[in-house]
Amino acid sequence: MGSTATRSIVQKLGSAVKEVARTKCSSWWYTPHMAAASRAIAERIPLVDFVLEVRDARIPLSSECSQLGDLLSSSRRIIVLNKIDLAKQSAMKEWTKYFNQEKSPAFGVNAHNKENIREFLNFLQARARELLKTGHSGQTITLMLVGIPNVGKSALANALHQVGRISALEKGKLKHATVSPQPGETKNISSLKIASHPNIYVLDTPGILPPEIFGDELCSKLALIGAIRDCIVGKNDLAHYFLAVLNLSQEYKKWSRFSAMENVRSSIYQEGELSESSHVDKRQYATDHTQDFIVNDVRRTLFEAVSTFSGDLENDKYLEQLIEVESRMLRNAFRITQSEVDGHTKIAIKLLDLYRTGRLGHYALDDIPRFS
Ligand SMILES: Nc1nc2c(ncn2[C@@H]2O[C@H](COP(=O)(O)OP(=O)(O)OP(=O)(O)O)[C@@H](O)[C@H]2O)c(=O)[nH]1
Repeated sequence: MGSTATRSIVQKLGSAVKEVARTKCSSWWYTPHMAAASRAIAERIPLVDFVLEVRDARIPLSSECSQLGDLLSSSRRIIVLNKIDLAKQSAMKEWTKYFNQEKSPAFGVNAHNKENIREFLNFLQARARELLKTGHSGQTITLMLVGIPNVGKSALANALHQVGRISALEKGKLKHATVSPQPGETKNISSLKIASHPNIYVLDTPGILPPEIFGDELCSKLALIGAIRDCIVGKNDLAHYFLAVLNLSQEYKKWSRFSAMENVRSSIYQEGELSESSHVDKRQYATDHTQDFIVNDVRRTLFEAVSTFSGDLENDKYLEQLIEVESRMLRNAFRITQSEVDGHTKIAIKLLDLYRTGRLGHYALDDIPRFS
């Protein structure tokens, strides 16, 4: 991601962002509460043993908790790339390698996967034991989860607490952190025990962002992963941004099996024989139990729109044309009639929901910096 064509879509989004900002509020997300939370977190960082900086695995660089700056650049920081189930799997190894080379240990995790959380807990316990061996003064290790909103800090705190090796009594006594798809739901710093021998506690903290976010593309990515509210960018512009990402990727090619057009083509050219690629498709979707006809219609529509489009997608004009075509075609796929009020916004909401739940593929939204 990052071609000139996408950047041009983003520049348009940029004017929308500035318009909203001018007419409503300069930085919607930076409430007095967030300012206070940022100060409280900064004050506690020197007091904890490890800082777990949670980032979204779909945007490992853009979801950096930038305003904690130097406070995080120490050996006590571990980068947690959460939501790996929604990220492009093939890129995850490269990202961990990249952060390790940058001397920032990184761990990819899915907060909803118990096995993953167990591995993560083992990793944390090993780090805690190492620290105790090297002359830590007490017998209790404290970890603090920090990060921008909606990256899954509370979900991780709860999951670590649930799989943690602590007594049933301790589990019963402790409260759970609030998990929500809306950013900014965690209001206070709370503590959960996640292990005994040694005792390890994890502090869940409210998501924080800097008062100003520079760069329209960054705003779009943060909105796409739900760290800032959609209305800051605008739902329609955000959906267009997502379509630009999709059109410039190869993900849509996986949906050829939903297309009757493609089925006819294969039966003509392959005279009824299953090709190598059909075998691959079948294997790939064997675990996809989506029974949702609408989702499959959306995939088919997008596959047909992109694969029949003849313009050069590196050219802004053609990319925009394709997005226009897709937006019109998606109305049918989402069963939204012409007479429905605010049809475009309804399409945008549904499309963004499918992307965010991983049903429209996995995309690398950040590029891995190349080593020289
Ligand atoms: N698919 C997926 N969803 C996740 C994962 N972790 C968290 N979520 C979802 O992401 C949303 C945000 O999770 P939270 O734990 O509330 O995020 P947070 O960072 O505490 O959010 P703030 O309170 O805004 O700081 C919720 O809908 C979670 O269910 C994950 O690993 N995979």
